[in-house]
Amino acid sequence: MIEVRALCRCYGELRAVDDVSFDIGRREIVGLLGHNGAGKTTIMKMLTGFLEPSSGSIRIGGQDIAAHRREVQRRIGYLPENCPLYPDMSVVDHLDYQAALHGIPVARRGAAMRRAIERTELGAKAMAPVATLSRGYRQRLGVALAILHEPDILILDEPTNGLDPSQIQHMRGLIRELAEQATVIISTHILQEVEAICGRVLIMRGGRLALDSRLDDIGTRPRLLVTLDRDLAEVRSLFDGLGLGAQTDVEQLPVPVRDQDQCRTYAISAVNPLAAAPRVAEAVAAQGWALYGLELERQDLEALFGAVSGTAAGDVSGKLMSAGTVAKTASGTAPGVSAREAAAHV
Ligand SMILES: Nc1ncnc2c1ncn2[C@@H]1O[C@H](COP(=O)(O)OP(=O)(O)OP(=O)(O)O)[C@@H](O)[C@H]1O
Repeated sequence: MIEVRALCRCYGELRAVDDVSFDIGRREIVGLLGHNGAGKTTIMKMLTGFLEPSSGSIRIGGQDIAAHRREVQRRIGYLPENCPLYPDMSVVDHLDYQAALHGIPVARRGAAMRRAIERTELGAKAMAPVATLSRGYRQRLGVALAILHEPDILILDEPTNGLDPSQIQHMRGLIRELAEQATVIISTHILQEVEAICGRVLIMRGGRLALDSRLDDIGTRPRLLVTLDRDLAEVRSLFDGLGLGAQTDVEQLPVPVRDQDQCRTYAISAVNPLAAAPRVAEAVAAQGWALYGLELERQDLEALFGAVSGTAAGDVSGKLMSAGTVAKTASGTAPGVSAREAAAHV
């Protein structure tokens, strides 16, 4: 449905988007994550045809956006960041104006506007001037404008920004509902939002796509983290004799344990890491070693984001996630590379 290849956008010397490639299928809900300035909005503007790439290509439904901008734009609904609105217009006038811009025939406009108002629960404010709307209602109007022409691709830049908790719930429900008929790309800083709505996450870092992973793949294969003041060879020889399963592997994490320089954390991949925990504890005690830590690896989007986006440089567990796929680049793909390895490279 959406094919992005080697996409770049420069502002002077700055490569705001640098060699980004990904595919998005029909009806996917994809979260675009990254720190401020990571390049999310720039990607969204290029996907919607509002900004020209410096190089690379975007195909939507098989059509190259550079050659078929108008046709492609008709298929896209876009909620821009800080959704710009005309303050003097009423909600219905704004919708009517947008319907005209989309070329919706006059005979169909009333029904299209009613449907958009209904879906965004804007009825109570339909006649109100935009200038009098609260932040939440302005955001709803932004979404109503984006869905008015029933696009099959929705691109929403921070759709819940500034909403209160009940408005956030409503917006998330609406996005899920919209995704039944449309492919949805959401840019957000809220990790829970991605976990609540999206099936897949793209994490940007410094203009590059650092990770492309299905949410289902995050949280698989947790490892047991053991913190000891022993070296890798000693730890390996102890655990090799424990019979934790043929797939057992011991890896030393690269980050020293804070304030305990003599300690190292080892990640043990076992078939059943939870069941292995008491046996590991017993074996360590039987050796007379001190056990400084024993826990399952943290396995959530927050940890993955920290590792990939570089927010948690000292976070041991965050550096060692075990799911996901390194993003494609123009120079090729890295199939099957784990997020753990991705984290080591970004
Ligand atoms: N018109 C512009 N001229 C110059 N630099 C720009 C322009 N627009 C964006 N940038 C720069 O490009 C980089 C990417 O910006 P972008 O807005 O895409 O990031 P973002 O991930 O959406 O950030 P945020 O989360 O803060 O919205 C930033 O360094 C930004 O300062």
